[in-house]
Amino acid sequence: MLSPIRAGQHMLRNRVIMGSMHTRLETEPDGIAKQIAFYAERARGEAAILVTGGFSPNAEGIFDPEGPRIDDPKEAENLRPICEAVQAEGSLLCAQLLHAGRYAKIEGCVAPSPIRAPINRYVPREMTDADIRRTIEDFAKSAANAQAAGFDGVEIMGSEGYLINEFTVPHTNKREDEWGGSAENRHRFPVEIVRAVRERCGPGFLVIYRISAADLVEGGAPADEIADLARKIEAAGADILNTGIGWHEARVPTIAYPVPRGAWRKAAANVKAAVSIPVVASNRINTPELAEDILTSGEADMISMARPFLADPHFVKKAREGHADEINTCIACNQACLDFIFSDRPVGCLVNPRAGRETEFRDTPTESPKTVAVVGGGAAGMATASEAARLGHDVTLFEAQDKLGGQLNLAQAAPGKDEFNETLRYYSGQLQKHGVKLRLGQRAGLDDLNGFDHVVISTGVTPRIPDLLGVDHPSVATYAEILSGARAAGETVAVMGAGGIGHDVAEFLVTEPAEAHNTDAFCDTWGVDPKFATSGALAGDPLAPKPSRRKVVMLQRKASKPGTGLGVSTGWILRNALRKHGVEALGGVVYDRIDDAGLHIMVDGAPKTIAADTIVLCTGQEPERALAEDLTARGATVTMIGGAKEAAELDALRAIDEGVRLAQSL
Ligand SMILES: Cc1cc2nc3c(=O)[nH]c(=O)nc-3n(C[C@H](O)[C@H](O)[C@H](O)COP(=O)(O)OP(=O)(O)OC[C@H]3O[C@@H](n4cnc5c(N)ncnc54)[C@H](O)[C@@H]3O)c2cc1C
Ligand SMILES: Cc1cc2nc3c(=O)[nH]c(=O)nc-3n(C[C@H](O)[C@H](O)[C@H](O)COP(=O)(O)O)c2cc1C
Ligand code: SF4
Repeated sequence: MLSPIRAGQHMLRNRVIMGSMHTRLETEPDGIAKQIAFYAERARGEAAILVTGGFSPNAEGIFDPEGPRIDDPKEAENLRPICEAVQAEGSLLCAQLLHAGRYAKIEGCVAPSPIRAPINRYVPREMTDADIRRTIEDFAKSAANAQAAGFDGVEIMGSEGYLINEFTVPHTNKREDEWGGSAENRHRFPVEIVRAVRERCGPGFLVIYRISAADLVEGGAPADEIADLARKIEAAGADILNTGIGWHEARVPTIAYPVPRGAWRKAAANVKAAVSIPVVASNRINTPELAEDILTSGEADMISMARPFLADPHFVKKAREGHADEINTCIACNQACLDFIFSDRPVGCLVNPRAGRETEFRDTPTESPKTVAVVGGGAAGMATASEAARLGHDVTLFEAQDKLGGQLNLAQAAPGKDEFNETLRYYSGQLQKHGVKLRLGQRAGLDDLNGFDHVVISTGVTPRIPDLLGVDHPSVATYAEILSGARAAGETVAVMGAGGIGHDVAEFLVTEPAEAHNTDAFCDTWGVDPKFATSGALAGDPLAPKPSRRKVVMLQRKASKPGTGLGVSTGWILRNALRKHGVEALGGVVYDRIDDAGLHIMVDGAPKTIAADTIVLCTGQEPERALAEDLTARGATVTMIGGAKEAAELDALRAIDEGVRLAQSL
């Protein structure tokens, strides 16, 4: 990973690319300053090449009405300070050219054929021959604009179901002219783009092409066509072939935590076998060990990591300096990166609140060191204590349990969410590194907190027990009891509550533990060909039913469809996974009582009994504030964060963000 590699006329300092991510920072006040801070921090972290988020090469190709473009030389010139900041830190910066095609959320979007994307309400207009030739020219002009503004190269986005990818496969290309039909014709558009960019920008300008290594849609390309396209792209003048996985409309998860690490490495290997220019493996590669393993196995020449550079901009530098254990690992939750982008907010990161907000945080040590007590070693407390100690405060962290993590220890039991163990590893290391005095197994009382300049209450939450007749029946367990293994569930389970925790518990109950880590099991579950050879790399229906370990019914009082409040980029995966495993989800439920016969409810005015042998309470959480109230009664000033401050809408994203920001303000 750390060895140099030649790409075109460039000798790269290592084999790591920061993958393209649309940050939305360009829509923020002081957008350029924020982008400079964002990219320069990642260049200091020593990735060889940083790729920007996608810029459209023309007006029809913008992803949404606010989407960035680079077809105007003046707009491109505004980006010069970003190039200079990155280059000053020793990395190369490439602008991604992305034409959104039929995914563009705009009236007047275009595509090879007028077929609406299932994820877009706009029907695309079929491109004329003149449109196609002009668009090729638009790519070349935009690349030239990027070159003139100081970029080291471009990445031409040919995957994920955007315009170029729409041309390459019969799924979306029904044309009968020279741009459709045979593979030769379907490949003409990308090949002409690469040729035009190379001709316009000359040999020294890096040209990366992002090829779709597995479309994951019916009518997608088989491996031999992908290899054929790869060879043509190489011949047309590309220096590097990056890989992209799965169209946005695919019903197979491609990057979220249910996808095993390194799941797509063999798709990259198929491309590598076809060409001699460097090939990049991408998606769900989040540790140096895995990156090394892919490189040494010969499956790829380089590694792209996108979200791992949000989680830790200094990923490569830490690995180079022998501190890989200090890397803050991306846990593939998508909560603050993709989900923020989808809700029109600038990109962020759950495990690293600074990501995309670099200008809001400081690294300078405090000028007035304080003694700080942090009570509770969950996500909020760990984040506060480590950041406060890093800034020079004298910090003591009390945790009642004999281990750190609080609710994260429960979250990590959910399938795929054991990635949270990386967060626990990271924070445990930071607490030690910055000299936090750790009081594990010590429930802090009033007397323990005398003499501190500042007391932070991060005592978190406990499961809420609903006021329901029979709630003390032996069949009833809390989510904490089930996930911690303190109680085992029976064969038939009713899950009360269909929020995030209810869904996690239901999946925990129906899924074989191996599924989250085994690529073959993952491929089997989601209908993917493990050799990535078939058309679209599909071997079956991604939504086909799967055997379940148990019969599970999930219930909620709200009349809405269960699961609608889950994250945009992960909720559909969880809902489909449960459906595949036969989990029944009921909304609009009125709970009546629990007894030996099971859980008695009313649905649509009719009584119903669920004969469950286990009833799991996922009915919310209560803030743990007893200590805070005692301290306040004594006249002490306390600051509450995380679940202790507010149990509603609690997640680790808020807990960590509040913790780090509080520490910065001490
Ligand atoms: C199954 C499950 C899945 C989840 N999935 C996600 C997810 O995907 N994404 C996400 O963002 N969030 C998720 N969460 C929520 C997330 O884990 C919590 O929101 C977050 O960890 C709360 O952190 P906290 O520090 O505020 O509280 P807690 O985690 O509750 O920590 C509080 C700590 O304080 C300690 N404590 C209490 N009183 C004292 C005292 N007097 N002295 C010393 N110690 C004390 C407790 O022992 C505990 O360790 C999930 C939660 C669960 C249960
Ligand atoms: C917030 C966000 C924005 C993204 N924007 C782009 C983009 O503009 N162009 C692109 O090719 N890929 C984009 N991607 C996909 C990434 O390049 C990458 O393929 C994906 O995150 C999986 O790789 P990772 O596991 O290393 O993060 C984006 C990903 C995220 C999380
Ligand atoms: S928000 Fe989650 S998925 Fe996104 S970069 Fe951070 S840890 Fe990774």
